Amino acid sequence: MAETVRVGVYGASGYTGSELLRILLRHPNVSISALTADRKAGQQMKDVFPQFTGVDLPVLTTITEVDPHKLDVVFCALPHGTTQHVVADLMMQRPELKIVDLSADFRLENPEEYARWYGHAHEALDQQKEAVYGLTELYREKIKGTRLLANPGCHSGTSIIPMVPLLKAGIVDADNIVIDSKTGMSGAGRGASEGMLFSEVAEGTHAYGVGKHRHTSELDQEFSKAAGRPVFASFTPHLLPMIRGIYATIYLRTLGGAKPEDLHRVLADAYAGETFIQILPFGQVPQSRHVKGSNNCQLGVIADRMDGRAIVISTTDNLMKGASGQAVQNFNLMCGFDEATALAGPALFP
Ligand SMILES: NC(=O)C1=CN([C@@H]2O[C@H](COP(=O)(O)OP(=O)(O)OC[C@H]3O[C@@H](n4cnc5c(N)ncnc54)[C@H](OP(=O)(O)O)[C@@H]3O)[C@@H](O)[C@H]2O)C=CC1
Ligand SMILES: CC(=O)N[C@@H](CCC(=O)OP(=O)(O)O)C(=O)O
Repeated sequence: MAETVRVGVYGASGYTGSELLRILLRHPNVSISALTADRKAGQQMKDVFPQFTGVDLPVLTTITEVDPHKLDVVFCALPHGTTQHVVADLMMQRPELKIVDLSADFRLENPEEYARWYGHAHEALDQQKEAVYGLTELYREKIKGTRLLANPGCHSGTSIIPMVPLLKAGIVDADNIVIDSKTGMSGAGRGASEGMLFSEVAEGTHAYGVGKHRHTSELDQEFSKAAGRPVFASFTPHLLPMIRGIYATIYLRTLGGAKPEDLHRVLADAYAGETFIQILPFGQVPQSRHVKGSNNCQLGVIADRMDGRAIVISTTDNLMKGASGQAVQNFNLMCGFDEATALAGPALFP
């Protein structure tokens, strides 16, 4: 691909869209050529997000005002449901375009599963068939060749990273996986809602989507592929009064006399040489604040009190490895750039 890639960010007035922009402004091969919004169309980015004051950017427009022939790549940071129509139109209008989609619309390979979890039939089935699930460390080669990339969900990606190597190694009991996943509030996006008011979220915590959160479907898909048979983990997300971060505590039973140290070894081997997956020394407990603002996923393996049990903890920043950072990592591969371009570096801490 050309040295400079013309990029459109659809949904730039949202949280993942603005995070994409923050990253892409550091990218030496990107020219920001279009930014879209819905209610905020017509406004300047600096008026929607003052952190972009002093940065020369295109005005926010509606999607229909953008000429896709003037773009090489589109990042779609739009709501589920809306996205599949936008993507289908784009791919018909301009087949050469590469699309990185941050929504859930193209993540599930089986359209029946999509209909079951999302409550309506998929309406872009042809495009769905060619989408590649974008967990970079697992699907690097497929990602390089795709023109439609389905970026994983933030809860799902954070648990898939540790669980896939463990399931492939056959070292944990696939029928006894319990995932307690916590998230910060930015995961819900910028649209105002009663449940996201400070007075409804501060000084407390609660589970949500209990027994039915739609990220369970992504876990089913990827865990089953790794294990080579159907796997149905227990997964419960919780909302914490923090802005960024996913923190998944995963309770496991080991198989064949494996010790927690063996799980640590499997993960260290699987992710040796990876820039963004960091395995902490055995027994060390990760903290979400140590990945905040970075594209890193930190993993910890801790012994439980009883033989045959282990606890794995995985943490990411939902807007980075959980969304926009992961999206740019995939974009880099799709365009032939170094995978870590504009992404490498430690967290913002303290
Ligand atoms: N937040 C997160 O941590 C993560 C989010 N995602 C996914 O990424 C996508 C974007 O999420 P997020 O940035 O949080 O969402 P936001 O609600 O913050 O932003 C949504 C964006 O889409 C635009 N938009 C809304 N409705 C329409 C429409 N009908 N037509 C065109 N544009 C529209 C909004 O424009 P306007 O503001 O002008 O109304 C805004 O730019 C979602 O699919 C989400 O599920 C994935 C992983 C993590
Ligand atoms: C706090 C909060 O509401 N978080 C969102 C997760 C957002 C995300 O990762 O992804 P997708 O919406 O793209 O699947 C949720 O649980 O639905």
